[in-house]
Amino acid sequence: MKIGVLALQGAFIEHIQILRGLGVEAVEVRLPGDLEGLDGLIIPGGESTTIGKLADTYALMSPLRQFAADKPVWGTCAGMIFMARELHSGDGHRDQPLLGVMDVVVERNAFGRQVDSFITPIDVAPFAGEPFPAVFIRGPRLVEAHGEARIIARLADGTPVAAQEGHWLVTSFHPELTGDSRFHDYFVKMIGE
Ligand SMILES: NC(=O)CC[C@H](N)C(=O)O
Repeated sequence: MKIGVLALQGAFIEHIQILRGLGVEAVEVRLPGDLEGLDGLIIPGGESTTIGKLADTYALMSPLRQFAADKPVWGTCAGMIFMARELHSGDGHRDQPLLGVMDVVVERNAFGRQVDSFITPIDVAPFAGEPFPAVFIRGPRLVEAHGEARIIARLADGTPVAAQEGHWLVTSFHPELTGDSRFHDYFVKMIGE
């Protein structure tokens, strides 16, 4: 199995390290040709406006959409924004490039600024009862999930923070910044299915 991590900007190295720690081959993706032969793709956290602009510049938008049509893709934080069909933004910026594959509406920067970053244990449906340490850094909130998209994790106050739609996964938070590899394991299993 070979998993790519979109390496235009943001926390891609951390994802690669966790995947390699799990014994999975992991490579950086910067150009359309890098998608060849991959079984899945992670779109990391960072700055979704920058990731979108660079994806446009490197002619990656259409190859990424084609890849996502039949291969598993997981977006963390900025990656979740990039994968969403619709975006709400407190600062009025809505015209950034989005892949727009997953049937969710997200709101950028829904948990405050960088200084408001926090870590909190959350319940994740597929992890049956064992809380996951979720790291939030200017993360987005899931506003709505439509069609086949279902919420798989919520904060204690009920705010939805992770969703799955078939072979697509999105998380508002950063599993690659914890020592807990259960989300990466879960994505590897999604690819195997
Ligand atoms: N940690 C992150 O990925 C932050 C996401 C960033 N606030 C954005 O809007 O893209």
